[in-house]
Amino acid sequence: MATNKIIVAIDGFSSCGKSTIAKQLAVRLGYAYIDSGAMYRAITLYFLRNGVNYNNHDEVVAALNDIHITFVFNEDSKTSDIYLNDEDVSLPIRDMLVADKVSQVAAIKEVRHFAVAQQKRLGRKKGIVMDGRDIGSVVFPDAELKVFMVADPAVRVMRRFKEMHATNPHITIDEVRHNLELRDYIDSTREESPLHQAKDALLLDNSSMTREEQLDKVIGWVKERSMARAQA
Ligand SMILES: Nc1ncnc2c1ncn2[C@@H]1O[C@H](COP(=O)(O)OP(=O)(O)O)[C@@H](O)[C@H]1O
Ligand SMILES: Nc1ccn([C@@H]2O[C@H](COP(=O)(O)OP(=O)(O)O)[C@@H](O)[C@H]2O)c(=O)n1
Repeated sequence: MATNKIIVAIDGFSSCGKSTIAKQLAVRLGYAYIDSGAMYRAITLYFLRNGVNYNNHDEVVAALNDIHITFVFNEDSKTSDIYLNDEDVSLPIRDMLVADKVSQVAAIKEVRHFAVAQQKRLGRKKGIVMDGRDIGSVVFPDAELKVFMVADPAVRVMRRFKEMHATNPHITIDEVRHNLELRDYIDSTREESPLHQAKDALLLDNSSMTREEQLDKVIGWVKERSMARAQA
């Protein structure tokens, strides 16, 4: 049966609001939402807990063989929890210990191949919103809608600080700023699928937009692309 469902790929720098929009969109459209960054965070958590030396190729490959990641829809939060080998790790993956190492782990070729293969499988039936760094460029190069998000760095730092401070009152603005700067740098300069705006991605700067305004903007784009698909 023909479907008007599309794939929405949202990429951009850390803490712009990618996941926020992606979750809102998925609820509004009745689509699945996949947070690809959560997968890299879960892999990093496994490496940290098990003392995996991620500079050692054989250790990385062996560890990936022992990692099983699943997303389970949570009726209360209306979004998916992420499970690492049957443990819900949605909270521990947000820890600064993970944030400090995730970009180094995500730069490893074998790690990316492992995660991208699963991400591609999840998008087979369309009707999916996925956010990350390489979704429009590598995971779904044929996505009907690609959004590339940016926001003023100082705005991003304060957004992430506010979020992390709610669960960790000891966190400092400097710590958050340093982590964002470092990850943005590693993510956009790595050899394997670096973060960049795909040539057919629409740019969204939400520095001074509310959550409602940014959602309205993207919903407008989704309508255009879904209509174009229905007419094709
Ligand atoms: N338009 C906005 N205005 C203010 N805060 C926002 C806005 N969009 C998202 N946020 C907040 O900014 C933080 C980072 O958003 P998030 O969606 O996690 O970003 P990303 O997925 O790009 O890292 C979250 O705490 C989120 O609630
Ligand atoms: N598609 C993706 C998604 C995330 N990542 C990596 O995973 C890290 C964490 O992603 P995230 O989306 O949870 O990060 P935030 O933007 O939410 O802070 C990023 O800094 C990247 O290093 C990636 O390489 N490719």
